[in-house]
Amino acid sequence: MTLVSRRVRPEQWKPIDVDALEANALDVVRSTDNRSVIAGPGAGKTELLAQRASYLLQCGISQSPRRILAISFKRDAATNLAARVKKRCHPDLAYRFDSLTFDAFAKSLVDRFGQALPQRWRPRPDYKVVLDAYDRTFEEFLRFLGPPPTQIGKKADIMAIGSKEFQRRWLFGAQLPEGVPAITTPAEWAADQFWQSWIHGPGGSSLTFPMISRLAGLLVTSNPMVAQALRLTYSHLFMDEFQDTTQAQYDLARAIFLGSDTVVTAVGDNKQQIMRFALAMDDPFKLFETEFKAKRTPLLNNYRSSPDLVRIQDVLAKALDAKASTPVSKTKGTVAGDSCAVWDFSTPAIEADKLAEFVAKQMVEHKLLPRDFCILVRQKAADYYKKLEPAFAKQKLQLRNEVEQVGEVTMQELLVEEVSELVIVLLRLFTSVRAGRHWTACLDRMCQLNGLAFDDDSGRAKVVKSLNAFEVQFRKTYPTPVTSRADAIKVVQSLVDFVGKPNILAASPAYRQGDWFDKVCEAAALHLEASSKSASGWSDVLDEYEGVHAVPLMTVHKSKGLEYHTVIFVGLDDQAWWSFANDKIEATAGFFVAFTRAKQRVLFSYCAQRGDRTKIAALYQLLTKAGVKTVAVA
Ligand SMILES: Nc1ncnc2c1ncn2[C@@H]1O[C@H](COP(=O)(O)OP(=O)(O)OP(=O)(O)O)[C@@H](O)[C@H]1O
Repeated sequence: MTLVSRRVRPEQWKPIDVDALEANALDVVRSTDNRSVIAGPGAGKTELLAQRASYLLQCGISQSPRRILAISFKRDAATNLAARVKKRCHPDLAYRFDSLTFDAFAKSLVDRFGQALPQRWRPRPDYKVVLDAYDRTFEEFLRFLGPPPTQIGKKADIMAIGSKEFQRRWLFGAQLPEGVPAITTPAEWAADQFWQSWIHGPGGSSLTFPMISRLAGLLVTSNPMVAQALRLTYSHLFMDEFQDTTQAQYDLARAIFLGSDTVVTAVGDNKQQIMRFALAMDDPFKLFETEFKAKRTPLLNNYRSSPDLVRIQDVLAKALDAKASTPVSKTKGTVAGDSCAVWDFSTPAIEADKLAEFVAKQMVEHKLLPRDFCILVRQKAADYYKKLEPAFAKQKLQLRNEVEQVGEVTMQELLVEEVSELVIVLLRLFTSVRAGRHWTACLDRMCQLNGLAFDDDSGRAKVVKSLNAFEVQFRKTYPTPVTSRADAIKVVQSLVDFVGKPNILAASPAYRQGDWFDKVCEAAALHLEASSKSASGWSDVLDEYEGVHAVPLMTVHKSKGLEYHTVIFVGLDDQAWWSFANDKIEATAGFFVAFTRAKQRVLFSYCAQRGDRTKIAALYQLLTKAGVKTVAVA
């Protein structure tokens, strides 16, 4: 594809890389007002944002120096969206597309302007980000908190506050005031104690991402210049997976953009709301449509799944929303036999063997690759991995737990981190015999990191020279893969030094504060060491690092936004879905997300030894209603 930097006239603009967009999608792409797009799985919501970015940039509707801000919920979704825009737009245009997660956006504001917060809300610049603050953390805080002043209440009042309610309503439910908050109830008092002890703790400031969102909101409302600067910077705002927006995130977006000329497009699917446990709002679309006067535009197609899968999805969708429209599949079914079934097994060992055998056979029959499959589980991925991995190995297939921790980062997170991507792209260049395509990728990346304009020929020539010189050196020092952790650390360090840490920090705001950069470098080195263990050459190491030849195993939550030819959900039982009764809607939405990742086939596997299926009978009833059969396999 040739990338054109010249301006395209709006009436001449055509969707790129897809044959066509449905009429409503095209309408949103060209829209000049705020829009909400609520559409089912595979409707092309993310694709629509990528097309809209191309349209706005190529037609000069988002005019330089203004930019487009795209906010996603997952790091890989943000990276994926940016990659689609980069692939389709000339670099002169694509650099004006900022795609990041909500957390990263809020954090970048706190990092840049946090010292302008009022003293009682001002974290220390070296604040620590706490990623593992769960319900228990808040429960314990309340338990160990002393009694409130007598005029406010008693310790028993504090103990009566539930952890979820404490977070959702009292800690993060409303914007922070500039001064001292009005404290008349025990819950308000406890919330203030929490904020103050975490911001001004004896060991420094500790912040969770919900806290960072609220602090970002406060700094925007207390410093109108910050909001003004952001409004001027961004001509357009996109919000993907909008159904999972928390109140704090919504309030931040509203504080910055409501009433401005920034045009906002929010896309999502209420039926895929699986982040209620992480404080997602009840119905963010409704509020957005009212406050931003956004027009709702539905999408009617499904570009991902076969007609048969879309028919079953429709039954599940209607259980979540009786008014959900029935989408039209735009994909052909390619598998013979049932595209969905529940497979019953007598033991987990037999189950593992049969599933691995099935994957191996399907790969041959349909000419599929390991990454066309995905093994999904509800939780405890490591336990399932342990049981399934030997069976896959027997079939000469590699299974990989994508949610495994590598140091302090999960594998899935690591692979989309800037440092890790740089390590891979550079190592591919420095260790391949024919490195043509890696060469262009490296050169573009290096020029971008050095802040060079696309037409800066002398700057590019210098980068070429330094790449060549470093490559010679690298090949001499590391003709074969690393054999120790010390070497893996040295390799990562030398690549970071070559690119220049300041360049990396400048391109990735998340690395500028705290120790995230060090943690990612450490994880990259650990993963490089592990990937080198059984590899015979650098190419194998890098394939192993990226999991090119591995069947991924992950949890439903981590599968959001992804798609596979075949999805095998292991463990459709009460034990895996132990919390089903607590929140049936969220659990059914999780089930829906898992189901809708598949393009052609979904298998559910059940083994009575692992648990009953009475508490989740409702899920089985839905499958039965959709005509899905249960088969006793072995
Ligand atoms: N107009 C189109 N023509 C052909 N393919 C398309 C079109 N729009 C999207 N697709 C493809 O359909 C698949 C689903 O698209 P996308 O991921 O954008 O859907 P989504 O609505 O964001 O899905 P989900 O909510 O399930 O994550 C992708 O493979 C995408 O490339």
